[in-house]
Amino acid sequence: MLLSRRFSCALARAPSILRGRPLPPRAAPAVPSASRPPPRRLMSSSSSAGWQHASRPPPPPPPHPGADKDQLFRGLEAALGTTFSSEPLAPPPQPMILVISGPSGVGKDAVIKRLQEEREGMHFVVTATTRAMRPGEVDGKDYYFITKEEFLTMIERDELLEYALVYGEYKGIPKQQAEGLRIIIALARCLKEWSVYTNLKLLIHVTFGIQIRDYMAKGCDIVLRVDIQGAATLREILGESAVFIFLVAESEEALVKRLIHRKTETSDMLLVRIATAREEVRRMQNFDYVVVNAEGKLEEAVKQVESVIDAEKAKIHKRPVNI
Ligand SMILES: Nc1ncnc2c1ncn2[C@@H]1O[C@H](COP(=O)(O)OP(=O)(O)OP(=O)(O)O)[C@@H](O)[C@H]1O
Repeated sequence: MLLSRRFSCALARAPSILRGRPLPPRAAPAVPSASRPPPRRLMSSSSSAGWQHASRPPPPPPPHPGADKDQLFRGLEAALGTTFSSEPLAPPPQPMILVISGPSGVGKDAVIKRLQEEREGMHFVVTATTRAMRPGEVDGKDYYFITKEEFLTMIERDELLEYALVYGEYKGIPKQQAEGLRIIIALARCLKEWSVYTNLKLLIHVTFGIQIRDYMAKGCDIVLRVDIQGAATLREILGESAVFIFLVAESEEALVKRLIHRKTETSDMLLVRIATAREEVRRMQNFDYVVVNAEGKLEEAVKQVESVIDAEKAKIHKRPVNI
């Protein structure tokens, strides 16, 4: 009732609202072209004849497409008294350190392999392991496959950034991924200099840091693949310098099926891994991101990891890298 009253009031006011406004252009009547008179062109003439018919002058050359935009652009520059810079407004993306971790069998290697294929400009730090090589793996690329004796020697020489005994096999990140470290150790041993020995640990950390920084200076992102224990150690070493991703299956059931399907563990080994995985999932809180690697959806998991990388790179307040 109220609405209809308002509507009729608006209608009543309409003529006075429109009064004084220019009329909208009227559509040409639909006259057949044959019966329509030729168009008349009215021209202002300086002659006393006033308005008269005139022969059509040659049309002006069409303006260069975008000429008016160029003109406007230059006009704006002139008005501001400065030229517009073509320098990028956003700071260049900063290389980052990414730690990918998660329970056994969740798909860390599978995700990293796809990342290696997909994304350029990443340096994958190679982990040393005492476990047997799996089909398709390449020594020195996927892992450094070494014996337990060799691994124990590396521990003794403090040549590992972090290491852990995972399900009876050692895994760790060798610091000597570059020759510089070997030279420092050799030098320290030759000199038999106590102060060098005492500072060796620090030196090794520094050298590893130099290697990482070298790669980062070249614009490479660093990717480290570690188990949950390793991730805890790396958090202590790297703090907020690195981004920590926890890879998880969509459910415990899916994880178990995946491990069974891999056929690389005995049933006893499977039991230990599953029990450990239950504990490990509780440590998710120490990570920055969680990525679900669901059954048959490896590509989605890789995309999510890439999204994390892209989001971190788009951060305005970048992580300070202290390594
Ligand atoms: N999204 C997925 N869907 C189905 N199978 C997958 C998926 N991701 C990985 N897998 C498979 O699951 C198994 C375990 O994956 P992978 O070896 O990469 O796990 P991992 O976390 O590296 O294990 P570990 O820590 O024991 O080395 C492999 O056979 C792999 O091909």
